[in-house]
This record gives sequence, structure tokens and C-alpha cells, in this order.
Amino acid sequence: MAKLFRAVIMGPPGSGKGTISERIAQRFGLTRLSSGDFIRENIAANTDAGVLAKTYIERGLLVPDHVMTRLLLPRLEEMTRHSWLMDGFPRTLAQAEALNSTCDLDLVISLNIPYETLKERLSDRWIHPASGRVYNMGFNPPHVQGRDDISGEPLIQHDDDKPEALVARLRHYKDVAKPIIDLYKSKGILHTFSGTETDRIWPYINSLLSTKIPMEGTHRTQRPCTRGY
Ligand SMILES: Nc1ncnc2c1ncn2[C@@H]1O[C@H](COP(=O)(O)OP(=O)(O)OP(=O)(O)O)[C@@H](O)[C@H]1O
Ligand SMILES: O=c1ccn([C@@H]2O[C@H](COP(=O)(O)OP(=O)(O)O)[C@@H](O)[C@H]2O)c(=O)[nH]1
Repeated sequence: MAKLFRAVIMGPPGSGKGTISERIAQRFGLTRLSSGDFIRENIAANTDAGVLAKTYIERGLLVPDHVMTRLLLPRLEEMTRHSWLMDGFPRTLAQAEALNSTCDLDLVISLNIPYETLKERLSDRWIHPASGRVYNMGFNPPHVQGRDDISGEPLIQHDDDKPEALVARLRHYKDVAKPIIDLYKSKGILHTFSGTETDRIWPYINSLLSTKIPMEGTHRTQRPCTRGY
């Protein structure tokens, strides 16, 4: 029986994690899990964790590890019969260790994109806050300028997507991501992709995953994903 497949995608702001994880989910039938979307759902539902997380996000800070872990690991417990790709978690070594103590990952994709490309992409990134759907005036513009394709609601830009905020975000990302990348490299499951265009990187990601992901339709076994946390 084919085993389940669990993966994580990592990369600095604007590297294309959301764009590529959507493509992977559609192409391979994986469930896409996004820590940012999950936080937004909790904020919209006014849960205790959502209210707490909002106080950090409003200041452009990462949500504390213990809040993220408590938010996400029970969600993974519901996924023992699903293959998934996680975007946006883990973001710190503590989160990676919490994840490792509950799930064994098959593969980690790390995106290595030049600063100038990140800056250019983020300056044109427009977001539908409620859903997290992402647009780009050049790469994937909305049907109606400034409006979300599905809801018709207004699109916004994040303050910390502005060039002046990017340098600090990028430095912070590199500081916190390095030990995680080293950890997954030592586990032999890290695959790094470099480039300036998702459409040129995609064929390589697609062919790697085609060799790693169990065939569609084969019966999937359950695979525990929590051993207490
Ligand atoms: N794993 C995490 N740990 C801590 N905070 C997180 C985590 N994931 C998301 N957050 C918080 O939620 C916010 C929104 O996350 P989301 O991934 O949607 O946007 P983002 O951080 O701007 O990502 P990117 O710019 O890389 O697309 C983040 O800025 C961060 O404050
Ligand atoms: O080849 C690409 C991939 C993405 N984007 C845009 O760049 C921004 C960042 O992409 P995404 O949100 O997927 O990156 P993330 O921050 O999730 O890594 C978004 O406006 C995308 O539409 C782009 O212009 N070209």
C-alpha cells in the first residue's frame, strides 16, 4: 500500500511559496496547509489564539512558537489519512523540532530567490485579506483591478511588503531559517531551488515530486502525526 506524503515549503517573503504550493496541491492532489491562512481563520473566528496572534501580526511580528505549535499540531492530528504540503510552518527551529517530534517529513522544498526579485514581486503584491488570496499586477493580476476575483472585495497591500521593510524581514528570515535548513539538510530531505521565475523553477519541482509522491488513487495507509505535544 502506498504511504502518505508530507512536505514543507520554505522561502523568504515573496519567494513564491504560496504560488508554488497552490500548483503542487492542484497537480498532485495534496492538501495545502498554510500557517498564515490558518491564523487568519482563527482571527476571523475570534478564537483565543486568533485574538492573541492578531496582536503580533499587527506589529509585523512572528506569532510566538508556543501559540503556533498549539494552533497547528492539533490540526495535523486531523490529517493522519491525508498527504499534505505545509506553507509557512515551521518558521523557527523550535517549531521545526516540535513538528519533528510529531511527524516525519518526506521532503522540504527551499526557495532561494534573489533580493531584487523579491523586492520587485512584493512591491506589486496585492492580497485579499480575508482569504489570503494573492495577486500580482504583472504575474497574476485580478480580473478587476483592486478587486478579489472570488468575492469582489477590495485588495490591499501589506505595509511590510514595501521595499523599506523588506531588508529587515529578509535578514530576519535568513537568521531564523538557517538552522532549520541545516536540520533538514542533515536529514537528507532538503531540496533547494534557485531562480527568478516560478514558471522556470516549476518543471524541476514537478519532476522531483513526480518521483516522490505515491500514485493517485492508490490506497493510502494511515500515518500517525502526533505523539503528544
Ligand atoms: N509559523 C509561523 N510562526 C510564527 N508566525 C507566523 C507563522 N506563520 C505565519 N505567521 C504570522 O502570520 C503572518 C501572516 O503569515 P503569511 O505567511 O500569510 O504572510 P507572510 O509572513 O507575509 O508570508 P510571505 O510574505 O512569506 O508570503 C506572518 O507575517 C506572521 O506574523
Ligand atoms: O514567478 C512569480 C511568482 C510569484 N509572483 C508574485 O510575487 C508575489 C509573492 O508570491 P507569493 O505570495 O506566492 O510568495 P510567498 O510570500 O508566499 O513566498 C505574489 O504577488 C505573486 O503573485 C511573481 O510575480 N512571479
